Amino acid sequence: MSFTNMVINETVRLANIAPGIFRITLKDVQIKGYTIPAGWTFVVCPSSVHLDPNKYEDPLTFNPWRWKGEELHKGSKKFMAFGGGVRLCAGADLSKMQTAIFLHYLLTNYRWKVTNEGNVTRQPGLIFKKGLHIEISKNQGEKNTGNYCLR
Ligand code: HEM
Repeated sequence: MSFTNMVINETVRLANIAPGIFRITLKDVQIKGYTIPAGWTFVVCPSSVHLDPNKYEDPLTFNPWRWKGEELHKGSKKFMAFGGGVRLCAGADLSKMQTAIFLHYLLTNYRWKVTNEGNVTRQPGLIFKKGLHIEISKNQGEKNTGNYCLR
């Protein structure tokens, strides 16, 4: 299932449901010429990291292959869709498993097409101002061709 996990990581890199991660500084922190005093609450914005062209080549392109050979199950300074460290999302493995099961059934049993893309914006999370309309139909007796096999 390594390719499926690459697809899932790429999906949450581009379309993260958590626009901010909160932390409190335990001591003064110097960063890029600024000081965050001890005891302050601050917000880390994962999308500013996930869409940084210095960290991801062509960051707006959906490219699961960029994860080949990368760590897929821990947070890092360049990937924090599920947070990181001791507060790493407690549901990360569960949500990845649910997503993999959903993708498996969607790809092997259904076909779909986007009928109205609406108005997609980032604020910084992904917002579909007019929704996203998708027409889904069940495979009409087609056998699984293998084109959508999950690996
Ligand atoms: C795609 C789905 C999900 C995403 C992107 C996500 C993302 C996150 C993020 C960014 C955090 C903050 C981590 C940090 O502060 O470093 C978090 C925390 C947490 N998440 Fe999730 N989450 C997801 C699904 C779930 C699910 C399904 C559950 C439970 C069944 C869950 C339970 C939790 C809990 C309990 C925490 C708090 C962990 C702590 O503070 O120690 N999450 N999640």
